[in-house]
Parts: sequence; structure tokens; C-alpha cells
Amino acid sequence: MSVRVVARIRPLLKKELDKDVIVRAAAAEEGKPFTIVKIPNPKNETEEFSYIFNSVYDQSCTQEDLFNAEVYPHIKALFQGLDVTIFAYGVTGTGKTHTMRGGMKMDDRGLIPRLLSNVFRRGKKIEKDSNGETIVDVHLSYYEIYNDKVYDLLEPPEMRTPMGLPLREKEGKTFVVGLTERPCDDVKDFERLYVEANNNRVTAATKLNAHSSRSHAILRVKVTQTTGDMVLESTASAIDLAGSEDNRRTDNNRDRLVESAAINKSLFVLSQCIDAISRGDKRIPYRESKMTRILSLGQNNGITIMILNLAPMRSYHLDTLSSLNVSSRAKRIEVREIENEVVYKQPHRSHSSTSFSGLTNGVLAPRQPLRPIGLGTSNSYTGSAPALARSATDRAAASGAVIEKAEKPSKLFNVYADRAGHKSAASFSGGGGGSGSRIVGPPQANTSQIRQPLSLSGLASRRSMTDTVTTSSSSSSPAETSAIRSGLIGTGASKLARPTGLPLPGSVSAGVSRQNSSSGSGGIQPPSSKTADNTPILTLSAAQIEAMVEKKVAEILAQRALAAAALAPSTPTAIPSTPKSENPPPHPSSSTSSEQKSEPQISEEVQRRLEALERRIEEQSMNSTSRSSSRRGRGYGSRDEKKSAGLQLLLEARKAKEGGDLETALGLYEDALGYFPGQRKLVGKIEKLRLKLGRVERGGWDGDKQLRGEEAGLRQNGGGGGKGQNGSGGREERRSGSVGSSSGSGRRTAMTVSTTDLDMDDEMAASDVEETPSEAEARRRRLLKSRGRSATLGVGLSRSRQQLYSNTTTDSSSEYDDRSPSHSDPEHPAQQEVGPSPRTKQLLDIVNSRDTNLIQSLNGFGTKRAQELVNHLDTRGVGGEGGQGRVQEVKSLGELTTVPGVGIKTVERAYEGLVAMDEEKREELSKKLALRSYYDETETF
Ligand SMILES: Nc1ncnc2c1ncn2[C@@H]1O[C@H](COP(=O)(O)OP(=O)(O)OP(=O)(O)O)[C@@H](O)[C@H]1O
Repeated sequence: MSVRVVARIRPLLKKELDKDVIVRAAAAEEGKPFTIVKIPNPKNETEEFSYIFNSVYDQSCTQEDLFNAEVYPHIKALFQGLDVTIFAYGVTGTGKTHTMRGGMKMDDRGLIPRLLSNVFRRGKKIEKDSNGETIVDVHLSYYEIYNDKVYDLLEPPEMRTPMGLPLREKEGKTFVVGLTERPCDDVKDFERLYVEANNNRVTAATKLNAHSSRSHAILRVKVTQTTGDMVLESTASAIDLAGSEDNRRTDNNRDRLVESAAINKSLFVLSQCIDAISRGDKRIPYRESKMTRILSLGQNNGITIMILNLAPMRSYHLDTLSSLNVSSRAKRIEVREIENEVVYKQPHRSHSSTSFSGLTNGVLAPRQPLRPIGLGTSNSYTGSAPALARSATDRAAASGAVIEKAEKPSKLFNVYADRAGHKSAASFSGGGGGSGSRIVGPPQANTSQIRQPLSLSGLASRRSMTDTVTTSSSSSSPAETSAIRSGLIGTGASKLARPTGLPLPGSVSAGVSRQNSSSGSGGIQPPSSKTADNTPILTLSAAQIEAMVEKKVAEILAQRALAAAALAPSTPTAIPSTPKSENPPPHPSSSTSSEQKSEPQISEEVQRRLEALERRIEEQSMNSTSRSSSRRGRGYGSRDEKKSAGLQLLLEARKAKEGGDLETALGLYEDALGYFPGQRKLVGKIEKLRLKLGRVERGGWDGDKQLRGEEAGLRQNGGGGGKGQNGSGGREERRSGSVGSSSGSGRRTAMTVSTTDLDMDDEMAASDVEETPSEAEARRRRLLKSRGRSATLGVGLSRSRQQLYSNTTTDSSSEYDDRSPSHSDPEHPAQQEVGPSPRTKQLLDIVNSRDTNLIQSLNGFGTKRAQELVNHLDTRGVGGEGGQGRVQEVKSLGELTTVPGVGIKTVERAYEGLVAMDEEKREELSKKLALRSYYDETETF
């Protein structure tokens, strides 16, 4: 099913009553519900643009109407195991917060409070209908993304670290590490938590909206239905995105500008993701902002509803068009509706709560690091909870076998072993984006966690994990209880990981292996084990080790965050409402001093593992830093990049050869050989050229040696004599030599060289390579210098190619000319004055818009290429003096092929894509172009 996209047009506020209303809802047919938003074309008011959505709500729509139509129908699905994500999108001041949160009066309540009260109501009904066999628990987590950092809204602001909470990917899903999860029993509970949390939310007044929310807020409602030993878990996520805004209009101060930039960037990335998904791109730029990572649009399973909020006034005209464009594309996003699976808890075992005595009876119990193979599929269940209750007894026998398997830990230490088959039940809470609540299950389908061994008594006492923990753990001190309540336990791996505040006697004496040998079955040692000198032995289960490791990781991350913050004191990351202290507050999941006091001594073995882990983390981060810096510095870091650079050289060589510049061609081929050492065909080409140029070897160039690849990565000196020079220095040397020699006579004669001795696939591949504009420009200048001519249209192209691409005004032979044949009649000179064909013009308009989003709608232009094209146009221009002059526009397709990183093939693909484009898309493109040029003209963008 596609993402459901609905639009809501808000009414005019009191102060806006005199404003001009330009946005209206319309129906496709009279008497039918509204599905169309109509808005005038800003360039021609007599014309109206229409945007079709799944549903459109006009100004008269009440909160209740919207809830009943868009959310209520999905509550049943939520209880059947589907995740539901609702997010509000729109410009600042259009009513997102009003829609999601609403006002305090009953009628004004937004979708979130209504959702919660319906969830509680349905939960109670299920419990009642099942005669208490099914228990429904609701847990909340609530966080915000502010300036691309994640902060827990259920924690007081003092608990925040400057870097916020880290995200982590697990089995294709994104989770917030260390997020609090609170049990919530009824509407009152919810209201208390929600109001408290919203006070933490960063809000700051801007000129546009006195209550503008400056962060994206994500509420996650986890519904857990437990019947006997079966657990079905699903999540509803409600996301109130921050609004985009035009900084010039809002007159923002510096802090607000930083906020705005972060908000606009993440919303821009969101629109890019929507574009990329709707285009069917392989690469979706989710990772470019935290919000898009969490939202994971199109990656999450379940039901996704996007509510586009619109203000009806003229003052929002362009912003409204922009949002309409983005959201109408979101309709095309397909979401898999896959229900979460029922899983079986392990039965309560008398010794199961023993592994961590002070903490036992459920605290660590919910964390089961391993999921038995086959459990997910064999237990797949798609019915409702009452049905689940009914079938509980029947399934018990069957589950027994599975449970047996589940009891046997197949791996003891698995925090970082994110293998597909590993179905850890560790529940990092968070991951607001719909299905992002679990880290178990295959990437295709959400699966619920095995809650091992959540005691039945705990269940009977009904309520949260926390309550289960506190009621069943007689040894829990009030401090522990508060640690648990504050979300340290029962909310995810890092919470469960926290062995703090526990009265742990003596040292942890054994690693996992010892457990196995001593316990005999299940590898868990009774809690009361003692050493010969009567010191209690505390053994660690895999889950506990994992938990400790998680804790350590959280500490490391927190330390790093603090270190980073200390290094960048002026970085405007501070949240206005966050009180600053000299010593930054600890990370919510890092140890406080009191916790440290009571931290258990850990065994050497565990310590060794933790240290190894720390080293690994450090190494990984060093590697990634050096990788990225080398990529930045050199440009050809990876294998692919090297290949790209080599292919680019091949393309240039081919162009030079076609243009008759054999000297340059030879040099470029030789350079390319450095990237493809020993490549037989290439060596052949070089030999041919050398022969043509009369370069009879004096023992200088040894093709055979190259073929053997002995000089991989080295380039041979073209002048003979000296052997290869390494790297770019060698290239430069050869180039200068080549310039000198190429001034000779060989160039013209090379016009006779057939293009067929160059592979077409070389060209195709090479035309697709990516190169940074500056590198390409530098290389191009060197080439041009050596050729002694300017980078005009069709540089290096054969005559025929030049004709093909010079379709600006007079060329009538362009193969891309979709004008009528008469227009291209060379017999009619007057007609040769006709401008470029509509498709060519459209392509050039798109390119000249310098709008990466638009450019990416062309075939063959991904994010990087589009960005590089724009950068190139902005910084260097095309076709100027030596390629350096700033020329405002690309005037022909031929000129476009000279842009670094574009190439012939790419232009061909883009053009053909436009020709083949269906009407709907073409119209959409025209709208966007119109909007873009309007923006350009009015300079409001
Ligand atoms: N449907 C509506 N009915 C009545 N008032 C509304 C409606 N929608 C929005 N408003 C009012 O419009 C104003 C702006 O709405 P709101 O704060 O929800 O916008 P927003 O999109 O969340 O802005 P931001 O992105 O800045 O947070 C508020 O005063 C709100 O009460």
C-alpha cells in the first residue's frame, strides 16, 4: 500500500480574516469527497494548479472529523500487529502542532490524545473480552530532533548531553540508543507525561509564528498484548515535524538561523528521499539527516499517513506550492503492510531469574539476546488479540518445542554481531518511524521480541516491565526503583544494560563459560552460589554481559560527545531551554556518580572484552575518519572512485583522439593505465598510438611489462627512457612533456583515426563517472592548454557528434530535435532560426534552474551528479574563457556534455527520459519549473 497522503487546509486565524485566500479544496466529481487542492499558478493567476491527494480537508474540518477519518480506522490494525506512523508536514504556522497535539479543550484535542484514548479504550475492551487472559500494556517514548540531534523529551533537559542521543542501525532499522520508555496506564497518565514532555520541547518564537516548534517531535506508543506466553507488539508513531520557513521572511537571529538551517536541511533531505523513492532510485539519501533516518519513509512496514498542513493565504503561496509538490510525490511511496508476529515468551523457570540475583525477577529477563531459529515464521500470527487469547491454550503445546529451543543460548556474546539470523530481543526503544521499534526480525518483516522470562506473576500484577520489576524484586532498593522508573531499565538494551544501583556482593567471578559448566542446563547459575570462602559468586549470563557492554558503549559515546562538545565550545548546538552547567550533565544512560559507587566489579574476562570492544570502536571511528578525510583530500579513495577516475581518463583520451590530438590522447591512455594496470586492450591502444606518433621504443615503454601488471599503478614516461612515475606528480611531468611534443604535427593527421578503435562501452562507462568539479576543471584546463583551444561547444567531439549536440539555434540536424521535420529543413533558412526543441529547452531549463531536486528528476542524474553540476555552474560556469568564466546558462546540449561528470551518455539518457516521460510527470515537472523560475524572478527563494 502507498503512503496515504492527505491535505488539511487550516482556517484563517482571527488576525488573518482580511487576508486573500487562494488555496481551496475540490472534489473530482460533484458530491464526492474532496481529493484535490487547487491553487493559482503564481506566474499566471488565471491558471490553477491541481494536486490530487487521497483526501483533502478544508477549513471546516474539525479535529474529530480528521481523527475519525484518518486515524481511527487504523487502531484496529494497530492491535492486529501493524505499525502505524502518522506525520504532519507543512510550512511553519500551517497547523501541524494543532493537528497532532491540538488544544486543551476537549473539542480541540489533536490526533495524538485522541489516538491514546482510543488505544486505552480498545486495550481495555480486549482485556475484558478475553476475560483477563490478554493483558494490554502501553509504553510511551517521546523525543525530539533539534538541530539534527536527538533529545529525550521524557527526561528533564538537564539530563541532555550536547551531542544528544546516538542513533544506531540494527537489521535495517534505526533506533535511538538510551531512550526512556515509560509505562502509561490510562489517559490521565498520558496527559501528565505528555504535558511534562512538551514543556521540555524546544520552542522559540519567530516572527512568523509566536509558538513555532523548532524541533521535530516524535511520540512512540508501544502496544504490547500478552496472552499467556505469547506477545504481540506494535507501535504507533506520531510525528510533528518542524515547519520549514524562509529565513528572510522570519527575520531570524543567529540561533534561529541555525535552527532554521537544520530544519530546512532535514526537510530538504526528506523531500529528496521522497523524490528518490518516487523515482525508484536505488540510493535514497536517508542517512543525510537524523529525521529521515528515523522516519525511514518507504522502508518501514505498516501503515503510513502523511498529513500535509496548508495555510490558505496568499502570503504562503510559494511555500504552499513547494509543500504540495513534495507531498504529492509522497503518494507514490509504497509501504509494505506487514503485521508484526506473535512471539512466545519463555516459560517462567524457577532458576531463570537467578542470573543476576539482585536484579532478577524480570529486570534482565525481558532481554533475550537470542531468538531461536524458525521461531518467527512458525509463530507468525495475524489475528487479533482476543483470537490470540483463544488460541493460547492450543498453541501452548506447539510452543513448547519452540520454547525448548529458545532456552538454549546459541551465542553468548552478541552485541555487535548484527547478523541477519540473529534475532535479539534487545529492545532499543525509539526509532519512531513506525516500525523502528524493534531490533528483532528480518528486515522485510517486523517481528516482536521474545520476552524472556517475564514472570507470570509480573504479568499478573499487570503493567509495565518496570512495575513487574519493582514488585517482583524484593531486594530492589528505592534507589534502584527510581533508576528503573527513570527509564534505566526496561526500556532497551542500554537500560537493561545498567547493572547499577544494585547491591552486588563481591566480585563477578565467572564468565559465561563457567556458567555453562556449572549450571548444566541453560548455562545459568543459581543466585545463591557461593565460593569456598562463602563469598557469593555472581555469574553473568550472555544477556548480562551484553548489557554491560551496552552500558560501556553508552559511556564511551557519552564521553565522546562531551569531548566533542569541549572541542567545539562555540558550536551553536546548545538548546536555549537547556540550562548550561560547567560540567555537562551526564548522558542519560551513562553512569552517575552514585551509580558508579554501586557498580559491580567485573571479572577480568568481561573487562578484557570491554576493552577489546572499546579498541574496536576507536579503530572503527579512526578508520572512518581517515577514510572520509582521504576521500575529501584526494578524491580517488575507494576502488570505485579509482575506477571512475580511470574511466574518465579513457573518455578524455577518446575525445582527444577523435579531436585529432593524439599526443594528449596517448598521455591520457597512459595515465589511465595507472588505474587499470596491465589492461590488455588499453595497452594495445597505447601501442598503436605510439606507433602512429612514430614513438619507436628505445626500451622506454614496455607494454609487456604493463601487461604483466608489474608496474601496477605506475605510468610510463611518454618521452621514453625513464620508467614510470608514480601518482599525480608523474602525470604532471608527462603532461608537460606531452604539451611540448604535441605542438608538433601529429595532431591534424590524427583526424583520420577511426573512432571505432575505441570501445563504446568505455565511453559509456566513462561518461557516467563522477569527479569533483575542481578536479575535473583542473584536468580540463590542462587538456585545453595542451590543445591550445578553448572549451567551446563540443570540445573533443567528433564533427558528427558536434553536430548532434549543437542544437541551440541554427542546428537542424540534432538527433534530439523533436521539432516537426519541416522545422529542420535546411532548405528553409528562416526556420533554422527556430529555437531549441521543447524537450531540449525543458532539459536546459531544468539544468539552468540549478535546482538539484529538479535536476535529479532527469534520468541519469543522481544526487551527487546533480549537486556537482550545480556547483560547477555556480562556480565555474560553462564554456567561459578557459572554462573559468561565469556563464549564466548552459545554452545547448553540446555545451552540457562538456560539464565535468556529465558526458555524452548522461545527456542522452536525460533527454530520452524527458521524451519518454508520461504526461502526469511532465506536467508536474512543468509546475516545478514554473515555480522555480518564479522563485528566481522574485528572488524570494
Ligand atoms: N485547524 C485549525 N483550526 C484552528 N486553528 C488552527 C488550525 N490549525 C492551526 N491553527 C492555529 O494556527 C496557528 C499555527 O498553528 P500551529 O502552531 O499548529 O502551526 P505549525 O505548523 O505547528 O507551526 P510550526 O511549524 O511553527 O510549529 C496556531 O495558533 C493554531 O492554533
